[in-house]
Amino acid sequence: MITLSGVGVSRNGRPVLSDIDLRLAERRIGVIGANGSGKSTFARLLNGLLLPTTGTVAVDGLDTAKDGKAVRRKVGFVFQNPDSQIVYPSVGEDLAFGLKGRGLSKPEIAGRIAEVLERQGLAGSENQLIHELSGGERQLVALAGVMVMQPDVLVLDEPTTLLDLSNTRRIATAIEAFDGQVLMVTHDLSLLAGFDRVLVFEAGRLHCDAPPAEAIASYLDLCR
Ligand SMILES: Nc1ncnc2c1ncn2[C@@H]1O[C@H](COP(=O)(O)OP(=O)(O)OP(=O)(O)O)[C@@H](O)[C@H]1O
Repeated sequence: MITLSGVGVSRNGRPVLSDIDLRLAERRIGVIGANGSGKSTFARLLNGLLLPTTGTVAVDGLDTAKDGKAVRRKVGFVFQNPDSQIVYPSVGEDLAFGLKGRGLSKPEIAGRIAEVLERQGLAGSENQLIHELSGGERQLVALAGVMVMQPDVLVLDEPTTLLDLSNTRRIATAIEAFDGQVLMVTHDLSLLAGFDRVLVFEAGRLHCDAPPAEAIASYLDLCR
């Protein structure tokens, strides 16, 4: 359960998110809204990448401002641009990076990596060099790098923006297969089919909080 209480965020003295009070417990939650409406700011609050200017954000009772490390163990974050989070030259090295700090043995690390890669249609690609992968494959590796850490919650900020239809489908399938909670910022409304709840942001405020069909209708109304 993620709880936001009286949350506001100011940047350079200007409010970019205001008056957010939410309890987020559903398995699949979408976040939509116009450019600059505050979606990425909201997403970054959820794992403590960004701290609120006012109010509190808590994940299973852990305050992101006080227990940032514990929160980031629970909440994995996937950036829009995979190059923001891939650090090592090969797929296997990159996926092993976070696991090495968890005290796992080498065989355990190799096992977990193989399992995640297989699930994402990248079986056996441990030695593949990242710079030889397509943008879509890099995005899948970035997602695998977060999933291999087995977070309880996956926050994704426009994970398919750079991708063609086929890679978008691969990402959507990988996300569907994830057991935990998913919060996804997206401009691709088709990805929200089957979601439990969708939040619509408008000018830094929560404009609508409803099931997908109602939320999308309210967003389309805003765009008229
Ligand atoms: N680092 C920053 N410093 C100052 N202002 C920022 C910063 N990051 C975001 N903002 C401002 O906060 C507002 C909300 O930005 P945010 O990135 O959350 O919007 P968004 O809904 O994710 O937009 P998009 O759909 O274009 O990604 C914008 O007006 C933006 O200019």
